Amino acid sequence: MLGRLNHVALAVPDLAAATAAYRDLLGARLSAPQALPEHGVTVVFVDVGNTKIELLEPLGDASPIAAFLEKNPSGGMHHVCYEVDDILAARDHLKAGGARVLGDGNPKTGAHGKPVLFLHPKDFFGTLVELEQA
Ligand SMILES: CC[C@@H](C(=O)O)C(=O)SCCNC(=O)CCNC(=O)[C@H](O)C(C)(C)COP(=O)(O)OP(=O)(O)OC[C@H]1O[C@@H](n2cnc3c(N)ncnc32)[C@H](O)[C@@H]1OP(=O)(O)O
Ligand SMILES: [Co+2]
Repeated sequence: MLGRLNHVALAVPDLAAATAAYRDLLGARLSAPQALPEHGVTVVFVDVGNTKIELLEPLGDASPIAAFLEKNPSGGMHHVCYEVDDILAARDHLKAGGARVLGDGNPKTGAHGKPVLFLHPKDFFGTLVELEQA
């Protein structure tokens, strides 16, 4: 079921500062900022060749990353995203196995225009997991 690592996401308090550090200090190639109100975040992707780093800044009053940044004010690793061939089959398999699928259980369209779902971090050893349709 589990496919490639699509991205590792970092929640950051200041996207402009994080973007500048990745571009100017690390010499990274970055996407343009993309505001995703449905997800409550603004995102920049860093291309590191074998995968991507997703820099996330809260957007709006009900951002799902707001509480995480309150606990980790300097930012930190927020989630890992794995690709799956069939996200609905993966969801049903995970639910049958007792994993908690977040939200209403229906995939949303993610930053790459593909369906995504999130799995509760307490069910995966303290790491929030995102699944993206390959
Ligand atoms: C850009 C679009 C898309 C893409 O295509 O890539 C994205 O990546 S969007 C990214 C942002 N969206 C999401 O994160 C959606 C899913 N997240 C959620 O539903 C919530 O954030 C959450 C995971 C349910 C957490 O909710 P929250 O209200 O912040 O906290 P809780 O009090 O409910 O947390 C319970 C428990 O879990 C710990 N926790 C919270 N977040 C994380 C995390 N990212 N990694 C590890 N652990 C996390 C939290 O600390 C609590 O633990 P205790 O304190 O021990 O109870
Ligand atoms: Co993500």
